[in-house]
Amino acid sequence: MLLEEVRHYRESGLPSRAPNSMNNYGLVLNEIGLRASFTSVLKEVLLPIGARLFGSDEDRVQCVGGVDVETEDWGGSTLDDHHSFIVQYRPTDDKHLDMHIDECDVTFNFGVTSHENFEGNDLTFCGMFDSASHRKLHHRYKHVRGRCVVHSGKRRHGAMDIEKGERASLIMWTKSRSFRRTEAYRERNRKGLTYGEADNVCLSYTHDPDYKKLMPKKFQYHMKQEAQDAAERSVKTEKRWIRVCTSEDLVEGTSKMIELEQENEQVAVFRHRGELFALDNRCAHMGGSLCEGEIEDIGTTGLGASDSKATDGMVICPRHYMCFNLRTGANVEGDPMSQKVYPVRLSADGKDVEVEVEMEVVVPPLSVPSRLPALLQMLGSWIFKFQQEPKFAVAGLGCLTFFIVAGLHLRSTFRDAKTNLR
Ligand SMILES: O=C(O)CCC(=O)C(=O)O
Ligand code: FES
Ligand SMILES: [Fe+2]
Repeated sequence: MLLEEVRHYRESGLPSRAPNSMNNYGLVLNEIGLRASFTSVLKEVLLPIGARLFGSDEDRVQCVGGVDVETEDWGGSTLDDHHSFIVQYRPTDDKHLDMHIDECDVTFNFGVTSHENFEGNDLTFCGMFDSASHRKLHHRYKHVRGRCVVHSGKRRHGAMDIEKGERASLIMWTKSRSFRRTEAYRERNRKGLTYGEADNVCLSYTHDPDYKKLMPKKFQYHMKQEAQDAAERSVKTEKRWIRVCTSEDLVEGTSKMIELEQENEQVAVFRHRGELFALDNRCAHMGGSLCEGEIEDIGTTGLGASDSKATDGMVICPRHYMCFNLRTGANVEGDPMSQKVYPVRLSADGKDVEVEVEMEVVVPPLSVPSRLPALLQMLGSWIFKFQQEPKFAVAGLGCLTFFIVAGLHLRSTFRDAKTNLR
């Protein structure tokens, strides 16, 4: 019924937003008039479950069905807000979901398609975001219709490629507003990720700065198949200036972003006090998108951090509010997590903003058409030499005749061999 409703809404042509920053082919149920219904579901049905699994020490169970439960308090006793949406996957649309943590405290994930309707697309769970095992495989799960997976939003997870068919899930990201105001919560969120050991399945191409270093090249994910094919053919990189936007579009105090699919990079450009700056768009903390952050003067806030000036600009990550110096990429509060800085300039005609990035260079396969200009040039120089030096020409013609005769001979031998084989 829910999927029917989603289909009707789509067919109506009314506006819809992507349910999260990584899944485009889904629908936010809160925005199609279903918020109140899901608020009742949260209060009446899910809250007691949230309390047992991720609630306060008094509410939390120690064991479910004879199995020890080692969960922590993530505000499950006071869940009072939700973002509810449908995610859908098909081999031709959103194929998978990159590793991530959710923008919530407790996630309820209901399977709504029968497992016979799709292949692949397992949910993969890794460690808790603030633990050393953050990028180690914890559990794999195949969705079952009518079953709900309840997990802390702060556990790294993702969905593998779907091979066949179609899968949909109803996701409820739930939050506790009172829990989020506690100092303990803020402190936990300030801790950055540990980029320690990693299992390949737990690596994220959008959130891990060391993704390209750790993931073998042939397994690196590329957002488009053409980019994947090109990456397999590319053998080297070179620095190139690329256009991000027009200078006119980058007004004072704003930012624009460019995504380099083949390189798996995102670069954000900023204009502050008339000057241009460029940083890695993905926050070193947990991958927040810096081009959506506010830009301010550092003022006296960050003067403790090395090499900061009061007039330098900083961008405030919209996720957990870490601030980065636009000029140096340094964390304004002195934290070692910093952002990569890119060279940035206006194009020669002053119309465009350009950044310098290390691009993968595609080496075309050696084919006769691509070598034709070089062959013609060689032939040209032979003819020239023929006019200049008849002796060379005689030797050259001798060689040419030899190659032609040898070639014809080889061809006929090859044809004879083929005939004998038949
Ligand atoms: O594909 C799924 O079931 C997981 C979706 C998910 O993790 C999310 O939307 O945050
Ligand atoms: S993602 Fe946490 S501060 Fe940026
Ligand atoms: Fe998620």
